[in-house]
Amino acid sequence: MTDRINKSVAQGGASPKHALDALDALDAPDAPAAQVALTGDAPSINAHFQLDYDGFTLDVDLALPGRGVTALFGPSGSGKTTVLRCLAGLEAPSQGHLRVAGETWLDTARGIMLPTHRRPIGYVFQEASLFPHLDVRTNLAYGMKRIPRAQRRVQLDDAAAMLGIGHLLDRAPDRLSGGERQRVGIARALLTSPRLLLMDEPLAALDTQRKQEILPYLQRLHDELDIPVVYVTHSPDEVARLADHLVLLDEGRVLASGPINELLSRVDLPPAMGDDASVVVDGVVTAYDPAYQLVTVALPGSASTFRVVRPPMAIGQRARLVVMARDVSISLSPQQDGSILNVLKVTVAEIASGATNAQRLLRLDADGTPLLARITQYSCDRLALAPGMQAWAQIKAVSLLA
Ligand SMILES: Nc1ncnc2c1ncn2[C@@H]1O[C@H](COP(=O)(O)OP(=O)(O)OP(=O)(O)O)[C@@H](O)[C@H]1O
Repeated sequence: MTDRINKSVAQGGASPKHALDALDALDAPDAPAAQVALTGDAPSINAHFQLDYDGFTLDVDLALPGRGVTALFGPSGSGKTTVLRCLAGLEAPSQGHLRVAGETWLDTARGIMLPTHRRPIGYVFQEASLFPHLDVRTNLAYGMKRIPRAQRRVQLDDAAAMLGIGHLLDRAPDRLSGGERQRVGIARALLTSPRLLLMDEPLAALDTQRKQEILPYLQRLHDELDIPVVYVTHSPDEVARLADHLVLLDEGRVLASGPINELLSRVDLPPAMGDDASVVVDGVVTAYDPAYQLVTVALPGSASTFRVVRPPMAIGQRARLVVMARDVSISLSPQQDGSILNVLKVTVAEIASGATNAQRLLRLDADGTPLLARITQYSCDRLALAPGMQAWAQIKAVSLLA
């Protein structure tokens, strides 16, 4: 039994929900993880999974970038975890294929199904299941053991430093907070030198404060590691902070898939309907005014800039801005005498119904950067807004995530 648990841990732990079948799937002779040739180009992930449960059918085609974070987002029961389990080899689709970085992990037509323990993946669940009788260092070392030394891409000290757990290495797991345990679980998954990191709601079991503590570490992984991550979440905040690519799932199907800024700004998709509808804009810091603590962020390929009050940031640093639809108002002339810092010239690209009859949702084009504005239907009619019109977007608040 211990051996079976060891193998589960080598994959990054197991949630209570799926612990038993994960253990069964991992119960196979020790074998090195499959070798995947790394090329200079970002490898991509191509998949088709078809699978039937009683009352639920998963039928998805996925073409995911081999770099950055892909968020799987959708309502409860839409199939997010099932997709992750298919990627891990913990579910056997009746039909499908999976190619990761040019390597075939699944091809039902050819009878190929690489077992989980031979897939070079790290799996992070909602709660890390650490060995209670081993200290953090030994728990971490377990993840590394199955990887031959020459193939280790991540070293224990580096993973510990990246997750901020260097000072906890001699601690027993029962003396860690929930957030610390989860950081250990993530470090352990990294130490298997995965070619693909699968994270199933890794922050869901943490309270808001712990989530805020751990998010910067996940952003750091995103910035510093060249391992593609498929990340399941219900949280729009986590999507906005971490995701580069978004897959929207609904009832076992892919509703839409694409770069996050494209998908979040589509007025026909569910994220734009919610109260927290927002867009993300990736820019670069071009100036810092210490007298007013004002950071200027330029948008790529555009003359538009945003200004945000922030502690100092380095010129040239990448910065992600989040602009909520409810914080954007519209005027037909540039307001020079207001207090709002960010007033951008825009074209009204599309007008859609809002969440209620009294609201309208506008997609705006700010010199190539899409924005959303939620305004009242009354204002929309009073200004006689129509697609193609020029206007000014007044942006009351901008969050800068960097
Ligand atoms: N082993 C199983 N046998 C039968 N049905 C299952 C099994 N696992 C999942 N399902 C069903 O498949 C559907 C998709 O489940 P899944 O866990 O993938 O959804 P999800 O989007 O991850 O949901 P949540 O956000 O609530 O975790 C659900 O209807 C679920 O009840």
